[in-house]
Amino acid sequence: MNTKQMAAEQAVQYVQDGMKVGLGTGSTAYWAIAKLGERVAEGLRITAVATSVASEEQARGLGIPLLGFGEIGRLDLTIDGADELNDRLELIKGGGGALLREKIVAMNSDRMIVVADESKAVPKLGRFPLPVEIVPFAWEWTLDAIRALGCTPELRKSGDQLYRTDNGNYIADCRFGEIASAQQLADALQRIPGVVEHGLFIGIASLAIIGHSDGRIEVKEPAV
Ligand SMILES: O=C(CO)[C@H](O)[C@H](O)COP(=O)(O)O
Repeated sequence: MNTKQMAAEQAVQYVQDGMKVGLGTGSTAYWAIAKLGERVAEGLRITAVATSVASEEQARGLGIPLLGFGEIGRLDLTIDGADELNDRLELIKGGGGALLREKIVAMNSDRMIVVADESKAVPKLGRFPLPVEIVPFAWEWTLDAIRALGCTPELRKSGDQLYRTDNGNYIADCRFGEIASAQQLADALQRIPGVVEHGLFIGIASLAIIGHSDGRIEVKEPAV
């Protein structure tokens, strides 16, 4: 079993009968959805919403009951991956392009568990370029405004084309280097018209489950 799978399967143990569950996106969340599918096949009764078309298709294929947002109400738990996490459980997300849906789902959940392999745990955020979802209209100006915050933004590509999120937007991958204050940067990004959402998740994850290559599974609460 790989380290992502170890972490993801451990997180699924927190899912109890009757829960409403948010399904994350990416190669770690994939394993959580796979394990949930197994448990549903064994009789676990849950309902779920997905954070991406890919996760929705995986869940549907496994027989995990999916509901609309108007039907399900507030979620009990979301399990999702991250590109980076620090000791305070501040995250960078969006490597898979699903950050907007992931943030909406996580913030409508009582609890978010982040699952990751050990490579994602860092002392300071910022080695991974911060994904920022922007509207295509006047993207050049939006990129200028992001650049003025002190990074080199690059529009994500998919082959020869500009990458489009499930919401039809662009992603700017922004190299800030070490991020001194995630909150200050989040506030500044949010003030730019044209920015739909950014990949900084602050005060959202309440538990991290990290798989280590020596076989250990680390369970971490946010440091204060
Ligand atoms: O934020 C995400 C997708 O938007 C993913 O959770 C993040 O990119 C981690 O992916 P992986 O588990 O494949 O390493």
